[in-house]
Amino acid sequence: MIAWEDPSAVHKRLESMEELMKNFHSQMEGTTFEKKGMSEVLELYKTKVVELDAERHKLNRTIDSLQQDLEKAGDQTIAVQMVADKARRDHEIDMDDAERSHRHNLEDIRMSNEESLRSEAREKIDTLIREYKIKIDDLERELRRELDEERSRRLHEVADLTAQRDAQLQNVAADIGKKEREASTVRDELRQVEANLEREKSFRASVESKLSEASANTLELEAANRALQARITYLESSDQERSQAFADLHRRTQEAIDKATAANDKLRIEETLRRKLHNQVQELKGNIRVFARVRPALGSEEDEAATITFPDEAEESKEIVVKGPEVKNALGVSKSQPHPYSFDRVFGPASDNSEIFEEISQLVQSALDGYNVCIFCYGQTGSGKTFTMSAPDGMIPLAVRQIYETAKGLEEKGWTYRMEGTFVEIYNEELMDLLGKSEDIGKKKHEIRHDTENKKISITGVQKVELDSPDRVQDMLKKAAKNRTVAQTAANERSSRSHSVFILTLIGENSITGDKSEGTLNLVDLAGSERLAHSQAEGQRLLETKAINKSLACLGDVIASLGKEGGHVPYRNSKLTHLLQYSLGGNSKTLMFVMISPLQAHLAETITSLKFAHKVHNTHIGTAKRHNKVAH
Ligand SMILES: Nc1ncnc2c1ncn2[C@@H]1O[C@H](COP(=O)(O)OP(=O)(O)OP(=O)(O)O)[C@@H](O)[C@H]1O
Repeated sequence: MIAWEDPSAVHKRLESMEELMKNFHSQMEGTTFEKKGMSEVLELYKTKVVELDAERHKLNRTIDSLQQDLEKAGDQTIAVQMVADKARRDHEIDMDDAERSHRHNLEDIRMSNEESLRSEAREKIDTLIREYKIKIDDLERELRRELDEERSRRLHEVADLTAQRDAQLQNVAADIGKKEREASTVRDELRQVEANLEREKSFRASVESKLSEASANTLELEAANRALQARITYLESSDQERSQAFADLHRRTQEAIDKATAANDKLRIEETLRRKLHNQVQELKGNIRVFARVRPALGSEEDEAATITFPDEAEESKEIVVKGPEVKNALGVSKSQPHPYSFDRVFGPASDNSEIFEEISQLVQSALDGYNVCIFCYGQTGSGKTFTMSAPDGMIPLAVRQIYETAKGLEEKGWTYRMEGTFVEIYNEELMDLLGKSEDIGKKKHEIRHDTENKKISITGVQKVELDSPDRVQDMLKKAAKNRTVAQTAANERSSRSHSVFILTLIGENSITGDKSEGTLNLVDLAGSERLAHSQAEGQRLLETKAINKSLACLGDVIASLGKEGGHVPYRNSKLTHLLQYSLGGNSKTLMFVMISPLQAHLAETITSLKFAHKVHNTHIGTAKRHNKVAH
């Protein structure tokens, strides 16, 4: 069954459909209009295409005609090129023909000229030969004349020179005669000095015998005095009858006392005289002395021995000759130069320490008498410095023993001595106390102080050892050796790379005369004197070697300056010379040992050491002054 819709809804739907139809119509009208416009544009484009087609046909025709023109022009170019090639070939053929005919012409001309030139040259050469022959003859004549002149001039000169040489020879002979006379005068003077020395020695011996006689007298008088005192006591306890005898004895006692006082005075004067004479003898020997000592080859040493001789060994023992290294001369022959040196004394390998001490004991006596004394050991490593200084029979123990014994002997003449020892090491320009605590080695700093008024040095913070018996010396040396070992562990082989200085201060006082004296004995074991070039040192070793060389050079400079009167003495340039300032020079006595190794391998160092020592030996140092506090 059909359901009928609401008529108002149908009406509404119809209205909307009408509306839609209207819209559709208006759209259709717009589209028709657009289509018309588009058709017009299309028509316009079609006409344009027809026009362009006509234009293209026209252009194609133009291109065809141009193509034809181009082909024609190409044909013409080829024709022209062919004509040009032919012309060039023809020209080349013409050029070849011309050149060939020119060459033929030239050949003809040269052939005709050559003959005439040759004959012309031959003539010229002949003329030149004739001219030169004339010139050569002239020159020959001239040269012969000049040669004759020169020969006669030279003959004159030779005659003159011969005359001059004869005159000079005469002068030299006269000089030699003069020098020989001077030498014999010097020899006479030397003999005189030796005679004086002998006289002084015998005088000293007589003074010493008088001294012992006087001390015996004193003892005798003292004994008599004591006997008399006992007698007085006895007499005093007796009755009046003995009073006369008592007065008598009293007088005689007084006389004995007077005699004892006179003997003591005499004793004092003679002791003063002995000291004066002893010093004069030392001065006559020179205030700086140099001894050379050659050590023996050791059992462990297998190296070749150097040739070292002692020409005057049997008499004075002052000379040493070392055979230098072999040097090839211009002819290739090897030769070696002898190097002779002379010193105050030379000790060969057979000498022992006690023999050496005999020579220096006089200087040790001078230190007791109030002088400053310095004894050095110089030489390369292993040459025997420490053996000479510090061995049980070395200079240090023997010196202290002698001082101790002499001081004991002087006690009866009123002298009492105090001995103080200081032992320091100088390593790389730093001071170490060898008698201090081991743990302080290398840590504690020490300074050198100078008392310019009393001419004394002191070192801050060092241990001083009272040497009241000879045995204390061995203890002290042991301690120093131990401390050196401690230091050595820190810097390998250090003992040979440092200087050791043993300073013995001797303070004396005379209870009879009131005299006081203060002398210093410095015993110095110098560091090895190896040369820088030979040591092949590097790093720390190089620094050490430089420091050693510098301080040894400073020592040489100080000694050289002391030899020149009045000049500046550079003590401050090294710790060693600064420390020894008051023991080197005018107011002191110096002895240097130059130690020599006997081995050929050490020859270069040996010669360097001997040269250094020889320079020192040639230095004259001024008169020594005694450090006494009371003038005589
Ligand atoms: N006169 C001598 N007689 C016997 N042996 C010696 C003599 N001189 C040195 N010697 C020995 O030679 C060796 C080297 O000597 P020493 O140590 O004294 O030399 P040095 O010059 O002090 O060396 P360094 O510079 O290294 O300290 C040591 O074994 C020592 O005992």
